Amino acid sequence: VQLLKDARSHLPPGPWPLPVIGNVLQISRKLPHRSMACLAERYGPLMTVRLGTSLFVVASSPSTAREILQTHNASLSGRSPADAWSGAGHGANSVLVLPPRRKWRALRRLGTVRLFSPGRLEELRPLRQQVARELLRDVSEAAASRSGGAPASVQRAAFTAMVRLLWLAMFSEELSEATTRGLHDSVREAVDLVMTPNVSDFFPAVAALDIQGVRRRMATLIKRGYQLIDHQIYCRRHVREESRGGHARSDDLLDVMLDMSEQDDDGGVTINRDVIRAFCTDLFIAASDTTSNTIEWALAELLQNPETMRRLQEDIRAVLGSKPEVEDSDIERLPYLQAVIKETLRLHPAVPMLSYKAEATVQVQGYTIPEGSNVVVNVWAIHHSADVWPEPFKFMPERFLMHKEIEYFGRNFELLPFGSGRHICLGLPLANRMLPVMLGSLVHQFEWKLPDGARRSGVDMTEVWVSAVYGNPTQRHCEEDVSLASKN
Ligand code: HEM
Repeated sequence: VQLLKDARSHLPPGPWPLPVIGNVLQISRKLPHRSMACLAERYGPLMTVRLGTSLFVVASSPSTAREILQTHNASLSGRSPADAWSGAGHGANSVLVLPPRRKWRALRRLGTVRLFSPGRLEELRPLRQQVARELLRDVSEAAASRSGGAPASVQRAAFTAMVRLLWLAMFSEELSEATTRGLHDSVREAVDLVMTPNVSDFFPAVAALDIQGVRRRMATLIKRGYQLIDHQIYCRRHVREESRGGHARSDDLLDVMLDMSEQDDDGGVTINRDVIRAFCTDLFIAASDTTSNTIEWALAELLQNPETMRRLQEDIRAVLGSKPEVEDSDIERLPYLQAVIKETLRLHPAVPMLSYKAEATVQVQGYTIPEGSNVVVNVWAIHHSADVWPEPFKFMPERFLMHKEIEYFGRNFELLPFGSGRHICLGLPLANRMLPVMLGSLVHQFEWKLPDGARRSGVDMTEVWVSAVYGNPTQRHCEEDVSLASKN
């Protein structure tokens, strides 16, 4: 491979085929983003990796990411979803994996206008503050149960807050504790299934056999989610029929989608029950684990960097005074909190690799990306590159005070926790508010410390790819994954 690259300088100008590294199946084991980053150090920021019979073009630098997510985005934003997504036929209606055509556009528009537009987010402000208060109340009750602090699973608490918020925004209903618990376990398992290295993805010819049973297990989980949403659809339809159009509308996402299903006028895309339940399921999957894991990583970093924690708490106290929780209007006045969040997303991107499909053959930096190949942007590699970030493995929020201009809205290709281009995170406007509100409030309200065991032996900060359910013993379970909270 190296010879092929060196030889390029003696040959007429490209395009040349990309260097190909063959049969690297072990890449798909434990931490593929780290394995791919190591390979990129050797083979360059644009390389081809063959896994089974599938070809993956991997970009690992800001400039190659820009080529894929901006310059050639129109041709390189197809989707090639993991086989797991086809469980229960979910992929056919899923905004997370649909190719960027009519149905995908209609669903994105629906989310953008009805949930995440500035106006709608403003309307949802009281709900957001309500769930932030409930988050603090839950941790507070746990903290009060034992003197000297009680264990709190930050991930679970933040997860609960996010699903409560979405449930309220979609169905105008409070979520029961049992349903929250069920959703937590189902979403985590679904994410694991999508991440599980699956023979069906590397050898599509045998996908129908579902050798590892991944699709079958995913189908069970998806159907469980659909049942919950079907119940909401059924009850709301009943109310609407009873009142013959005169019912007091909630004007939540469900009302809007049911209106659309009756009018059938969204660019010829039919919004039916299948679409409604797939869209709601996707939002739960995409929103809850990403946000709660980010909060957990942030706290884990802060607990190991007491000076940063102290500065953050002082900053927040100076702005909030005795006010219990961070509100939207405070965020602008809390640059250090914003820097802590950016640094957390840089070190621990919730989605370490972005994945697309080439819908046409394109030339990138003298290389050819063939139509049909899988295209990956290794966000983790970019975020940990010494060419881009000084001391890339160190938690240093101050770097974002020095470089305030670096944002995560998809324009700075060195920081891509929410992606960029057509598929940029749909929920980014919401996450951008909820992360500072939740993290800032937790840090302001409580004194945090590590449990004794963790303090003595240190915290293993290595991320895991899939959970222990699938045989990886390094998974940190929620129950172990606790920090001690006591009221400030
Ligand atoms: C810390 C929080 C979050 C992070 C780090 C995050 C990150 C991402 C990333 C990296 C993508 C993929 C972009 C791509 O493929 O190019 C994505 C897509 C998506 N996210 Fe988020 N996300 C977060 C929160 C949310 C929330 C709160 C919601 C909704 C309530 C959401 C909904 C979505 C949806 C629907 C997509 C699919 C977009 C598409 O394919 O067109 N995300 N997110």
